[in-house]
Amino acid sequence: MIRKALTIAGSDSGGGAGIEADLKTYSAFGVHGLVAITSVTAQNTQEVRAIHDVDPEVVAKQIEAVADDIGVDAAKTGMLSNAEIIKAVAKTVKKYSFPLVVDPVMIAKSGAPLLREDAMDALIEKIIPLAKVVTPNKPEAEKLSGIRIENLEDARKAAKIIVEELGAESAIVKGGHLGLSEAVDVFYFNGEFKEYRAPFVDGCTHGTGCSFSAAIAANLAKGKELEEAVRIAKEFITMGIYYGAKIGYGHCPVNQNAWIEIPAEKWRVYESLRNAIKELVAIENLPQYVPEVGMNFVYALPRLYARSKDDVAGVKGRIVKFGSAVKPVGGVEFGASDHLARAILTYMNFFPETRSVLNLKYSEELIKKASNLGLRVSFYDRREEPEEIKAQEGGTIPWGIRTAIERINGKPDIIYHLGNWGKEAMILIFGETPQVVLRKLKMLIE
Ligand SMILES: Cc1ncc(COP(=O)(O)OP(=O)(O)O)c(N)n1
Ligand SMILES: Cc1nc(C(=O)O)sc1CCOP(=O)(O)O
Repeated sequence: MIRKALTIAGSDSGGGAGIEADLKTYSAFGVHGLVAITSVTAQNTQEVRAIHDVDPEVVAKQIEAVADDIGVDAAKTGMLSNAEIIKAVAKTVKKYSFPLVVDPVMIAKSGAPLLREDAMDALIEKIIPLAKVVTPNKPEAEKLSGIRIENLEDARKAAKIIVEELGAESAIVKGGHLGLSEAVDVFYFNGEFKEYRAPFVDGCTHGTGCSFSAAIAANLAKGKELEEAVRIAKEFITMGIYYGAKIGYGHCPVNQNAWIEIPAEKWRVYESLRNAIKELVAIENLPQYVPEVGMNFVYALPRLYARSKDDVAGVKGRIVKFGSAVKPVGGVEFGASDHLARAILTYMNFFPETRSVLNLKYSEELIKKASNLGLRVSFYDRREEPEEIKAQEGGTIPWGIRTAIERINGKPDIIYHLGNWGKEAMILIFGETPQVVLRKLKMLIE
């Protein structure tokens, strides 16, 4: 049965925060999202240009309409904007028994106020006591608790005040603004403190508060215990910040899709490469083209998710000559390639759609044939590698690929190098997918 989660929040026309972030988060967790829009903002990654509040009665009607028919397993509040909307929301949600996550939205990351000054008392009196959990960041927790927060001890005090004095069931004070090397969130629940830690990632932060609270609501809707819902939400938001796409000129938005897209893409890449390798090893005359160091065949995740060699699938132990045949030594794994992973990651900086590459033993004859077939060929010469690149661990291949691409000022199908002392000469064949690489290989050697 599909679970339903409601968001009572404002709309962000930039799609980074508010209702839009909440719905994307609900989708990422496989929960059906319901909405009660409180306010329409004309907003982008840099500024809020206009705010138009919805009639409080219409906000209440939206909540009732979905709760009475579809049902709500959990809900969250975001931007509530003014005291009348706050009162209408409080009065309406009290009629139902769903758990409520309260993100006490006050100011947008761009600095614009999203809660009127005179609505703070209403938020504290009417909404906070209804919360299963309140999720303030540092400035919001300071406003709610009335204390300054400089460190984790202050965050603990603020969380305790929000629960014991303001009446929420629990509170999680987020540590993203505390300037620590880790993002530490302090959670106070059932008279006990707990900390949720994640490495502080430099990434896209617009909509973090919205997406984090929506992730908690989605997981509560799915029947998770509160502490588990918070743990999952922390993992989700860390991933969303790290894999955010740099859109707009201001604070770029969290990528909620990373949560589902990365596992799905990993599976597609794995399957596609495994099938291509079966086809590769069945090519009859392949053994003569396998280099002494062995061959590898790799496929990277889409550009947004391809950051390191762990995001590139390849053959563990490479593909080697075995009697008169060719065999993969191990299975397809992410992180299994070093040289080709560095080659494809560099190539993708220029041509993000080209995500696969394979290496072959060098022969002058193959290079001539490639050119005759109309494949674009370029090369690099390891003897020309600058000293400062040589000094960098793993710098040669990225330098070589860059040099080869810049040499022809275009997109090479093939890049070769003639080797150097202790380094075998090599041909690399590039393509959008392993199937495209295989097609080029077959043109060349069959
Ligand atoms: C409509 C709307 N709601 C909420 C916000 C706040 O989002 P943001 O500025 O990204 O701050 P955090 O939610 O990340 O703390 C908004 N900008 N617009
Ligand atoms: C050892 C080696 N050197 C290459 C080059 O292009 O110079 S390709 C290659 C084989 C593949 O290595 P991996 O499994 O680390 O990707």
